[in-house]
Amino acid sequence: MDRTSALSVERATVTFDGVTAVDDVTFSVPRGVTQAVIGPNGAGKTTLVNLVCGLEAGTGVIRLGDVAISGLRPDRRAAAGLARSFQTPILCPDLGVLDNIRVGAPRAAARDAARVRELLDALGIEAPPGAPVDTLTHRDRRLVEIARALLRGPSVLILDEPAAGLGQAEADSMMAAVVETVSATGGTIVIIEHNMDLISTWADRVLVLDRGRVLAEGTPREIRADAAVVEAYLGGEWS
Ligand SMILES: Nc1ncnc2c1ncn2[C@@H]1O[C@H](COP(=O)(O)OP(=O)(O)OP(=O)(O)O)[C@@H](O)[C@H]1O
Repeated sequence: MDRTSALSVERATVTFDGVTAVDDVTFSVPRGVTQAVIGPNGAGKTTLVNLVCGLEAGTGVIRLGDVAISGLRPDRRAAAGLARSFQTPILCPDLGVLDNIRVGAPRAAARDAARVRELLDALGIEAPPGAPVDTLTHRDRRLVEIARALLRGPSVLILDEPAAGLGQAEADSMMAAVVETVSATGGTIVIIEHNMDLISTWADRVLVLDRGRVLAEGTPREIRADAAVVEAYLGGEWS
């Protein structure tokens, strides 16, 4: 076991009715890095993340730091330090910004008004704290979901396509705020993302999946130069 890993996945496999969506995937994410997971549609990215979070059944060993979490329920994995955002932000429509950030957090965190304010500021959420979430911009909705995840003080934050629906400048400023906020606590980010510019700018490492398998792993520069990756997926996008 690699003691410097924030997250490690060993021989993960998920099968749906004969379709192997995640096929014997092994990788580890060093502490403090931003790790991207990329791959064509249907490559298995979301299924892999769901397996890590306990939302999908499968085989393999998943560790958060030194702790094996693969046998735990999703809420126990969250308590162990895993947090995530979803492709479409999931917010409580009847609650305002502050209460959406606090909802579901352990009591001590939910009561930590100073930390909540700090997250609002650090992430650059523009809406007033009491604003109903149905009045929020798409960017603020995403950031409220991320703030909720960060209030738990996770060791690993998983972001599922956080830039979807945002322009490049908005996506960049969102990532700058998230990376800075997570770095300040020594946390680690795993980001599923299609936006190559965003990955080149913000990811330290990239894992490439294709048809459920690991096709390549490396820095954005190494991935860009990998012939198998270019052929399978990237085409002209990195050139
Ligand atoms: N609940 C399910 N039941 C059956 N098949 C599924 C289910 N979820 C995913 N799959 C299949 O598993 C494979 C991987 O899907 P997954 O959504 O994980 O890929 P992805 O890389 O996240 O794709 P995208 O970029 O389109 O979000 C696909 O073939 C998909 O059709």
